[in-house]
Amino acid sequence: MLRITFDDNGTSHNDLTVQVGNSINVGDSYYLTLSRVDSGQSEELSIPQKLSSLFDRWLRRVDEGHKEFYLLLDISDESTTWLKCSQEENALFAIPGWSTLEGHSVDVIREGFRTVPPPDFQEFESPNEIIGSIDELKDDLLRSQAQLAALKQPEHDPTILFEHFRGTYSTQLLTVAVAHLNVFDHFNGIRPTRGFLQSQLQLQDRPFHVLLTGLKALGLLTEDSLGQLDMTATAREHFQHQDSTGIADYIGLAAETSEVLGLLERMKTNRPAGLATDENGVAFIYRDGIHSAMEESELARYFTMSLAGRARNVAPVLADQFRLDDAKLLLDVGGGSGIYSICYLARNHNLRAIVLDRPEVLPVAVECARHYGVEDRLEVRSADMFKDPLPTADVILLSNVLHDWDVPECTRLVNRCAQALPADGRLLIHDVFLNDDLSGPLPIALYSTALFSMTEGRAYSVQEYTQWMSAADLTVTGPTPTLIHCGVLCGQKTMN
Ligand SMILES: C[S@@+](CC[C@H](N)C(=O)[O-])C[C@H]1O[C@@H](n2cnc3c(N)ncnc32)[C@H](O)[C@@H]1O
Repeated sequence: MLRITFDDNGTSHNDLTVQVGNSINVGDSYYLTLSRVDSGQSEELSIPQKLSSLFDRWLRRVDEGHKEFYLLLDISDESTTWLKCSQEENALFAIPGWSTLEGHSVDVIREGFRTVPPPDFQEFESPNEIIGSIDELKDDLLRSQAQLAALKQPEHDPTILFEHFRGTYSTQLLTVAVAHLNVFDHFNGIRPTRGFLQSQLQLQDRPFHVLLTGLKALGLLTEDSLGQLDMTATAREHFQHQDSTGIADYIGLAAETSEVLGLLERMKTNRPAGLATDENGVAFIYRDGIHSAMEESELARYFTMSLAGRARNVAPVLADQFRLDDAKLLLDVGGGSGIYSICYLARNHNLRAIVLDRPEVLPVAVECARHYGVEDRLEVRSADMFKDPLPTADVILLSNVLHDWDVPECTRLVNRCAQALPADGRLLIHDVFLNDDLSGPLPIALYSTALFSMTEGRAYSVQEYTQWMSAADLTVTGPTPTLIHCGVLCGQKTMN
């Protein structure tokens, strides 16, 4: 086994680990920054990009059928270190050694693979380690490359794509409010309180919350500090006292679409999609008493993979913006594909992680861990996060988990996590946040409608999360923004 990993510890020292079979060497990426550069472009490359280009070249050349070849591992001014790889029978062996070839004269990427020994090559006094075969070497290099890729943030911010996708909920929400619930009829000559409007609409707390937040974010309702609601001038002009000049009829064109009728049904029942007898169960959530799609292996894989693309973009930003350099064990509750843990593991080589999720979800996390070459530090744990004991860890991550649940489950889970933390341990809530006055922002209000439709949750504000965390004796800091409207709140367990 050959594994080369880069630990972005903020210096160029002790940040490259080369593991060959059982022998592990820690070195400096300094050699890559020193590298003589022939192509103008490589000057612009970061260390992970340079390493990745080096692996690309190795991957192309190891297939050329050489009985013996040398991979450049390290350079200093007056010498270079190489890994000699030789095929004997069907096995590939590797042993490091050094050469008098001067480091400053080598272009690491172009000349880091040799088929003839570098000048005066001398093997180190270490055992010949078995790598396995060329195919295993390639697999190892691909995994080392994937681990580097886990550190990479997207070059182009994908937030707008998520906003377009979630934009459909503005049509649904507006049409339900105007064409079905006739929300604005309840403002005839009065400014109702939120309690009064809720009772008039006969909605439970969660759907009413989502509707009200959505209408405020759409610029149609306002709420004063005493909780009295009013229509905005736009809403008053176009939706009150309907006559032929109103636009309610226009909006009514969408009233009978399946999406609008679906949202209306969910608003009235306060139950998510997926629960009808001919449906597959609810996506993303499992608790006693509900039919969950996450208990079926194909559906669990499908839904878990559907979130992996978002995680792939956001997780490197989270790992960068909220570093866990001193942490030893990360517990990723409802971790799904495990990509958040994997990005932390790729960045911090002293860290181990446990991904806790439902049994049918965990094979995806196992595959991802192997793909990114971190399977030796990532454990999976099958559990019900509401009932089973949570392992103790110095950091617990709830990424995009609480927004799937209603308030009682959220407080229960926050309390359970807080109890599982040691003194000084940290609970990270990585999620989207509504404004504290629950008036938007619009993209989050629409996402909240989506969450409401698909799960038992909605979006929450920083104030709501802070209240739950403080009640669980956690001292809250943040949020630190990440990507796609997400941010991370940190709750540190205070010592008693
Ligand atoms: C929205 S996904 C978030 C996945 C991942 N953390 C992310 O940010 O991409 C919620 C995860 O919680 C898991 N989950 C739901 N209910 C659970 C339960 N009772 N116990 C353990 N995991 C659960 C789901 O299987 C799913 O993987």
